Amino acid sequence: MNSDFNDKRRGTLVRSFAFAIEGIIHSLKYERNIKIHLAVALAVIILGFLYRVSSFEWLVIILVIGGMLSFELMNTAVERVVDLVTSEHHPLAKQAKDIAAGAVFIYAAISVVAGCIIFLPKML
Ligand SMILES: Nc1ncnc2c1ncn2[C@@H]1O[C@H](COP(=O)(O)OP(=O)(O)OP(=O)(O)O)[C@@H](O)[C@H]1O
Repeated sequence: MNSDFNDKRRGTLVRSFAFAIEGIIHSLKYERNIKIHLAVALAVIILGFLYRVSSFEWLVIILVIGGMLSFELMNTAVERVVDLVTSEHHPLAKQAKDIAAGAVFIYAAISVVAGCIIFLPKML
């Protein structure tokens, strides 16, 4: 009985992961911005190896890349929900999309600053 319950829970957990991966794959297929973020992330990782960044710097790079991709996915989710709710031009729809885009923009700006702090001294 207990193992039945555990199997069920494990099933739903695996399904949740599968749905999450489905969402990531969908965004990768249809969202230009996430492809750009991924390309930049790849370039930063290559630079990290080239400049032999420290463990702490890798930690910052990983957090920044993960955060950036997560923000972009949340932004896409907000866009989808807004488009689902209305196809009409509505000030609240604009606010929701623009605020979500603002969140991405802030994190992107912080990522650039973090990248400069890590890489500029090594490059100059
Ligand atoms: N239903 C709507 N009502 C009012 N404004 C909207 C609506 N849909 C989009 N907008 C606004 O129109 C502009 C362009 O939105 P759009 O949905 O094309 O996304 P975007 O900003 O080009 O982002 P992305 O390139 O990531 O898709 C944004 O300012 C957005 O807030």
